[in-house]
Amino acid sequence: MAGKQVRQWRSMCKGLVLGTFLTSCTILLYCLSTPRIPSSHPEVPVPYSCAHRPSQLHPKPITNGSQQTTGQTCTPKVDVMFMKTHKTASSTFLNILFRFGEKHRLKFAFPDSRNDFFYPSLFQRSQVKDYRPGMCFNIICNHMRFNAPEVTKLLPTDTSYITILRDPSELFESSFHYFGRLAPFTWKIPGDDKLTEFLRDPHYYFDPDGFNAFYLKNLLFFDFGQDNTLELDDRRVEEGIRFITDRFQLVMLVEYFEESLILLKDALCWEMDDLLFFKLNARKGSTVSKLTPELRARALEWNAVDWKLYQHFNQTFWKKVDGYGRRRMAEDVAALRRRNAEMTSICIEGGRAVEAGSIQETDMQPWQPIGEKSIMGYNLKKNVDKAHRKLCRKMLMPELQYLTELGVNLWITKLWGHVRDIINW
Ligand SMILES: Nc1ncnc2c1ncn2[C@@H]1O[C@H](COP(=O)(O)OS(=O)(=O)O)[C@@H](OP(=O)(O)O)[C@H]1O
Repeated sequence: MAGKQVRQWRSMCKGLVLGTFLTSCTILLYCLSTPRIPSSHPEVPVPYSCAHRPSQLHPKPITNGSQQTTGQTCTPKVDVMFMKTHKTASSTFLNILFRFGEKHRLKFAFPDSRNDFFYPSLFQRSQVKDYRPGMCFNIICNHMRFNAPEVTKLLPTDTSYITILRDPSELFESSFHYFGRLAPFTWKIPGDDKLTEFLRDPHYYFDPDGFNAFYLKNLLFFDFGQDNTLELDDRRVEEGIRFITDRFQLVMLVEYFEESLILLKDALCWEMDDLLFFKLNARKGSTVSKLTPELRARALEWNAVDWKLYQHFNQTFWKKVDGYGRRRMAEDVAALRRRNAEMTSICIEGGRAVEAGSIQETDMQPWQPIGEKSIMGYNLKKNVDKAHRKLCRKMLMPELQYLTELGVNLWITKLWGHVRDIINW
């Protein structure tokens, strides 16, 4: 009996030592690979646009509220800055951008060695893969902490700035599930329902200086490069919102994802087929905490700055929809849903997302949060006709695999994945 216990202890210690060693190695490599940021890059003007073959961007007729052509034309906009906020359907939108970029052979400003721009540090253009001053990029869309002066120096002046927001209570719930374990101060929260316990007394559990604390308070405001710990009446909150209003032409809303895409199509002169999507990065139902009205109110109070930000852009969103025409919007959303439903029946085995354990191809396995297998993915239908095979595959492909296909070397992300596999985390 004693011998068995000693063996158990020994194997636990071995696991711990190995885990600590591998994690330290990964963290060290992570730090070593952070690009050295030169104090100043020479200012070379960014070319107007670097669309691969602008002559191939055919003008398309503009339609009005009654779907009649107005006699005018527009040319698709290909220069896009997408501020990829966290837990906001941003991976679904990224997939749309990847396909659009491939279709027009556009140049992406990608990160190097991992799938974000060294988040949560502020974006620096030197973090862009193969960056040289004066280089020309069309699209930047990976996770970053927004830093306007650096982004502006990277992209053409008439780039369209797009982003997406989500109801902060839902976002907080999603972020708590996905990133909670990465913030050590959550480890001390007792009980099984840690979210409810945290929201019972967030000030007690939250440590503003704690590692990864930003994931659990006003994450949207933080992603935009702002201070997420401000009090609601701090003038910097208003200033931050004004700054985002001035910088971003379109602020989409997760709750009205299709409507957002139609506004995008209108603003950027894209085609309906550019908007096709399948919902990516969704959790299985059993891991989603249903927020009672009381918990929702607490989550909004805790994320009051994000709530103010969201309410502001909810208002401007509906003004844009009014400008577009409510009826016209309803018709276009219905048309997009029809096309997506067609694609679902063409591409997806069983017509729906499945849990990680039921995904057959490794290429279709999404990245999972620590200690969980909660993110769902898809199986590609076996007999997709040749005309749709490529498109289906790309529409279903998770972010990391698609990035690899687009030529991004994700060695740090992959190494971290291997370490997690070994220590079974
Ligand atoms: N089309 C569409 N409509 C509504 N909601 C959607 C859509 N696509 C993705 N999702 C939900 O977005 C959450 C994942 O967001 P992200 O892809 O931005 O996550 S990440 O930050 O890149 O990890 C994740 O939310 P949770 O399931 O609540 O975690 C997804 O379910």
